Amino acid sequence: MYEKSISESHDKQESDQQSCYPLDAFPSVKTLEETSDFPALSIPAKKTAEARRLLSSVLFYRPKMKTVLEDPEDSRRRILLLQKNSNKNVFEHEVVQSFLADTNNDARQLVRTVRITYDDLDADELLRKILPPDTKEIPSAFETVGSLIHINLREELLPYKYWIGKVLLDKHHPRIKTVVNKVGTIETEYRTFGMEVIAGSSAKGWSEVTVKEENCTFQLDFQTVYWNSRLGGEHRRLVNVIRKEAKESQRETTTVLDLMAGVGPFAVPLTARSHQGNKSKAPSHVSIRVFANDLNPESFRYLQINASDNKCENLVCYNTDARLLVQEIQNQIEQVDHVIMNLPASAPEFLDAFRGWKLSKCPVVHVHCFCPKSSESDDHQEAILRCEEALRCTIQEADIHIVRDVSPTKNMLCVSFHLPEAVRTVPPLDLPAEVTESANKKARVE
Ligand SMILES: C[S@@+](CC[C@H](N)C(=O)[O-])C[C@H]1O[C@@H](n2cnc3c(N)ncnc32)[C@H](O)[C@@H]1O
Repeated sequence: MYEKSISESHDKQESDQQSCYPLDAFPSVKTLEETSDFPALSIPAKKTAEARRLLSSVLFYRPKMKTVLEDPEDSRRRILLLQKNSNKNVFEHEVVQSFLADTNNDARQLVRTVRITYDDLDADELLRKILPPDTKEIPSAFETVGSLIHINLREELLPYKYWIGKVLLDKHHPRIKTVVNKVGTIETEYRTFGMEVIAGSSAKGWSEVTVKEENCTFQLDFQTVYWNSRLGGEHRRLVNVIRKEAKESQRETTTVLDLMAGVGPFAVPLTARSHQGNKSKAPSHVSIRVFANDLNPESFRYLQINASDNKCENLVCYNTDARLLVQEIQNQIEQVDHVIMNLPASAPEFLDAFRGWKLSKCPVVHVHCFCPKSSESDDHQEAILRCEEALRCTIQEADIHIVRDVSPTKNMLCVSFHLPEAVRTVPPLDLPAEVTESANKKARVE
């Protein structure tokens, strides 16, 4: 019956690429069950613990399923299920042979039929059963954002999107409440993207989630602001680089400018009260203040909420254009020690705002950008050249950190360097009127 429904489905797919198989056509859970014969040993019940220990390398194991069963023929005995290996008879395995010899033939070899139900199968196994047999990549890899699973289905799998959503939701419930699929390829200025709910709750507020990172909690709306759980390692790394430098510098206060701060994954941990007293990370005498900015009004709103929820001290939030803030901040404060620019598609070009830098100290700038893998052999010169072109001067020395492998041809990098002194003499950028006139809201979080 299942075979039939799947082959009918494939015919249907050919006739109408746009159609999706509805949930009520999902194969019945009975058809997805497996019944399989497993090698097993019947042993005296009192030897169970010892047998489990000695045979651990060959025992059948599947989460939620029992490895040791009652023996229906003798209540004083137990049945131990063993791994099924089509190439090798497990009874001939040396640990089984040695166990059999030690028990003076008190253990009996047998075969036990086991039913593996929908509940026992994992998402990958179920997807292999419901998707066409020639599916190249089973979509069991996904990203989670709080209570959401986010996937990016390839075109040929779109007809099965509700089925895939159901499996992922069933297997990750109750932690996961909604499964979304990315729609379209266009990313906005605020780095958000279209998405559709393919399983679970789509009630009002479904995309408002809470995520944890670096002992801080972040509230965000995944539909209106940028968040990428894969950047957790980079957030931690750079926060620690800045904390370490702040500690070693012996400065009373270290000032950080986070120009494209999103909802605060760098700015919040750097200033959260919970981190200020944490001796292993930032001893209390190290004071860090952050000026964090994002152009997206929604990111700005969540940045303030997160600053308040995490009891951030010395965090000032802005909602303006990054270039404008670079120019204006020089009239507001005396020193900047670090600048974070995480907008990988275009952050290097934003360095033009530093031309004519006026403050007494030149900060360390951490610029995130994409770079072709082909540029790895010349030490990522392409990324450095982009920074130099925007600054209109040479960078003496840069540290390159590969953040992640974005695609077969592209890496995401963090290029860190001291803003060159020579940039002071480069004529400053004239910002277009629409940028300077843009709303420049500012809120201080006490
Ligand atoms: C890739 S996200 C990074 C956010 C955050 N730093 C993180 O690691 O999650 C880039 C952010 O830059 C913001 N952005 C885009 N253009 C901007 C501009 N001209 N000025 C300031 N922020 C901008 C977007 O709204 C987005 O939140």
